[in-house]
Amino acid sequence: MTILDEINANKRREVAEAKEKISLDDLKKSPFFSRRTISLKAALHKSGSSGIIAEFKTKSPSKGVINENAEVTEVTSGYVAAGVCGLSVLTDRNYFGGSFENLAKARFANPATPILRKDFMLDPYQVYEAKAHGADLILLIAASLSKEEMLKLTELAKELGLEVLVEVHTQEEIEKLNPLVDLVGVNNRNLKTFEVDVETSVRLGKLLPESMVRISESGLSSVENIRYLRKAGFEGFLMGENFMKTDDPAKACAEFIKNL
Ligand SMILES: O=P(O)(O)OC[C@@H](O)[C@@H](O)c1c[nH]c2ccccc12
Repeated sequence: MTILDEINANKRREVAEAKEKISLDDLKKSPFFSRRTISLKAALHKSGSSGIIAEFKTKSPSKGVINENAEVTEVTSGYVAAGVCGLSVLTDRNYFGGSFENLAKARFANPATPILRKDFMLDPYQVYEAKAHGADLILLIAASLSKEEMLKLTELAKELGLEVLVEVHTQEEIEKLNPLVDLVGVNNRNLKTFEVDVETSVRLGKLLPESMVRISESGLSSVENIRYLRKAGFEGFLMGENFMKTDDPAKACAEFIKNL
């Protein structure tokens, strides 16, 4: 059993419990549910955009505790002041130390910035949850879903006004994409072995449909990484640990963007 299998099994249990506690109708009553969402795709296409999507992540299975003291409102609003195009907020608690509270806090603090609900999405209920807690887009991990499941979740997300970022790590996973998908993220980290290789983006980037916005995810730590990936056709760069591991993630992000 890989870590991804373990996380997904745990997620299925969590979702079953959540459904017992909060009905779909209750989720739809959230004030966020009628909110107009903000497009990450449009933010990335704006002229002069930094392309940086900064993540709030306090721990991970690959790195353990990354930052115990970071406060979500302070860090995410600092990221936005630094010039990021979008935010990614982990909502998985067990493995990544995330929460819906964090997502909602990031939402309140940053009303004009697209926010990704970063979690392991397996069930349509979670798409409603994302909308109800203030997200603008969701992540679908191709390794965890069949092509049919991915299409169903994508259709639902689009119906709710959410954008969809599909994460791929292998050539076979690219086959699971469908034309409704807005953005494709190539994860440089193998979620099964935790190995990181930026060349994964370059290699798979060449095989992605032209219509989809390309994002390179994970293990990015230098301005050279970003320049190199831009040349390879990437417009978005999802960065977590490089900022979160410092005492002042927002400051680290501001310095990084200044040097781009
Ligand atoms: O902290 P990093 O190496 O900059 O990576 C950020 C992001 O790409 C990573 O957290 C991530 C990519 N795909 C995921 C899926 C689930 C949880 C987390 C992730």
